[in-house]
Amino acid sequence: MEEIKFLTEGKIVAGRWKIIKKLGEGGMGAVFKVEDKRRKNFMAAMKVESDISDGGVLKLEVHVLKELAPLKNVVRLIDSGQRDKYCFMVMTMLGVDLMHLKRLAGKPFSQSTILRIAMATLYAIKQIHEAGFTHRDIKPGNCVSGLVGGDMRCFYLIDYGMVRAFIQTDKHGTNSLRKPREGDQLFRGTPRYCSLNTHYRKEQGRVDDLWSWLFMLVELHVGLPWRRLTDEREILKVKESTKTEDLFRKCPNEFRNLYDYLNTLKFASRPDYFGMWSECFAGLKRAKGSFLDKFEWEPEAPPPDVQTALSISEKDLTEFKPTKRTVMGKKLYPYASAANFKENILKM
Ligand SMILES: Nc1ncnc2c1ncn2[C@@H]1O[C@H](COP(=O)(O)OP(=O)(O)OP(=O)(O)O)[C@@H](O)[C@H]1O
Repeated sequence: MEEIKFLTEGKIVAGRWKIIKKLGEGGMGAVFKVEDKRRKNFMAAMKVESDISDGGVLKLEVHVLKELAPLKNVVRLIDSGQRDKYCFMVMTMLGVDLMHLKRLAGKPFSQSTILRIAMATLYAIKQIHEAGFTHRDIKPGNCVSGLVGGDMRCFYLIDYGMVRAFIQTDKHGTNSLRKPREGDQLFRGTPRYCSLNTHYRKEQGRVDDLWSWLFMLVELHVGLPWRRLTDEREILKVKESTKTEDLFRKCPNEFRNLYDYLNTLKFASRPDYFGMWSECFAGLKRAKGSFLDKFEWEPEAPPPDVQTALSISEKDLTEFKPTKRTVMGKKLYPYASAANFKENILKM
């Protein structure tokens, strides 16, 4: 990756965004905390890509954020543009990713914590699927908490550099599912978290994001058996040979049910997000957990005003419209019925 040296503290981008500090660096550029000169104390995150010779990946990220815009609880695109030497996009400033929160906690996550993380991140994944994209790189480092108040307990997906649309729209505006490409695909994702299908170089669908989600949860809770390996082929060998009961040892029983459910899904299947959410919620109740429990990384339980913001409302649940038959077998929320953005199309 080419280091971005020309953007230093205090520099103004596009006459508006003042660089405060570098937040992180990734494979394709860097992310900075910036301040809006037009709005006092308004901070945002600016992702910059210096390699713009072949169009770059940032263009794709901008496109995805535009498509996500009508949806709730997603990263907002605030500005984007191109300069001589780089492209940039400005988005909602977020907090801390799950890998850092795990380190901050300094002790294992309780069942209450991991099940609430499961529900929050499932929601974030559902939102990108709702917009018609598979993310293809679900991992703790790409699940980031909000910045302030109750939002610090919400999780957002970042890094849309590897997404792929699974929906296509014809000239009459009719949407349909894109056919999975045949033959070997380029590897996209992170070996530790990716599905077996991804190792086998098959086209990834929504189900593959959910496999990464489940592996991520196991890693955060008890650790994956292949966590110390780095070579993709070695990881695959251990992934293939690990017994299910070993993978989920000391995990909530519900994870095993989610595993069995994911095994029934094909590329074209619309996952039963509501059923999976309900499964996690049933686990939270079984573990006598609550949405108000303190997370291990929090110094103390959040104040009552923040707690109110945390409890999931009926309105939130309607986002998880169940399919006709709840495949996970439980209909805990019969009132989840509101029609949703692109919902009908994505049901296929
Ligand atoms: N909206 C945001 N708010 C706060 N921090 C962010 C935001 N977006 C990204 N970051 C920080 O910048 C880092 C790099 O971001 P991102 O993963 O999008 O870049 P990338 O170049 O694609 O990285 P990678 O190669 O690691 O996948 C993140 O790990 C995170 O710490």
